[in-house]
Amino acid sequence: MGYAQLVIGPAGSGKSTYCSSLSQHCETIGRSINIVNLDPAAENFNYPVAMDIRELISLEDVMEELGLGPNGGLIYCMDLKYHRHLEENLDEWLTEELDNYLDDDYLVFDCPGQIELFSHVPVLKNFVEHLKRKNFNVCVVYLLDSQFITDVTKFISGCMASLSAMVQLELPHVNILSKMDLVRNKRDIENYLNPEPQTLLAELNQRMAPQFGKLNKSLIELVDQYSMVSFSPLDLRKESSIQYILSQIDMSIQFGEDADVKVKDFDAEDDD
Ligand SMILES: Nc1nc2c(ncn2[C@@H]2O[C@H](COP(=O)(O)OP(=O)(O)OP(=O)(O)O)[C@@H](O)[C@H]2O)c(=O)[nH]1
Ligand SMILES: [Mg+2]
Repeated sequence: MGYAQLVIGPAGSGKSTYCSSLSQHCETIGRSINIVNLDPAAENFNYPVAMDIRELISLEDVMEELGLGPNGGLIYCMDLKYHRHLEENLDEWLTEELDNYLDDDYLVFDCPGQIELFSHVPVLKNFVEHLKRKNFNVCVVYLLDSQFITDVTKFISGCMASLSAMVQLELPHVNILSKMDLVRNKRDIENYLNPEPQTLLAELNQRMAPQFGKLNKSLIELVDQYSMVSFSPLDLRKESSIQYILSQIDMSIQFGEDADVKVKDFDAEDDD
């Protein structure tokens, strides 16, 4: 059994930074973790890259050869069905690469930020199916920038994007509010971490014209019914915050429940 986090969220929400902080944290505590770059547009990394989708396809090539813009180009790169003309496709690449990993290995996938990938294009869904076939326990780590929740309308839009990922990917789901170091008024944020539906509705109604009342009520009910829409704050300056988030994620993929946490072999010669 392998373990995997699929790190998704809107563009710029801090996915790659989270991956690099997680990598450092695990290095510090001597835990083995492998970060995979799934972003064909990525340029540089602050973490050691275990697997890199750019070995298969690069956004630059696609944009140049097909005359696509950056977003359309990216969706093209990720969409398996377009890869018939390539010698290898994403599935094959993944199969080959995953063969390098053994039972109990822990992978973290740093995904691109185009929300199409988890709202309606089935790319990530297929990708997850593939990981499951390879016997990986997978969960979604959905990052939302704390700056989103300075405003109830932005918060609802962030929740909707998270919900569409839940509906499409059908995986255990951990919602994270990133960039907590940028939050000035902590009290504002607390209202959004475990939102009280009635409070949200009142705020939303206040912000919007009266004719949206019914829609607002339905939206809030939807968010409330999926009680999964609650966010855990992540402050990358604090080791304890990273540790807490990691423990929540581990729980959702049952990591460490039946196996000892895999510790890096620092000095293999020393064992008796
Ligand atoms: N202050 C602060 N800035 C952050 C934090 N995390 C990320 N950033 C900044 O936010 C910007 C985007 O961060 P990335 O990690 O590249 O975000 P991403 O989600 O990987 O972006 P895409 O891959 O383009 O979708 C960068 O300028 C980061 O330095 C954080 O915890 N605090
Ligand atoms: Mg990134």
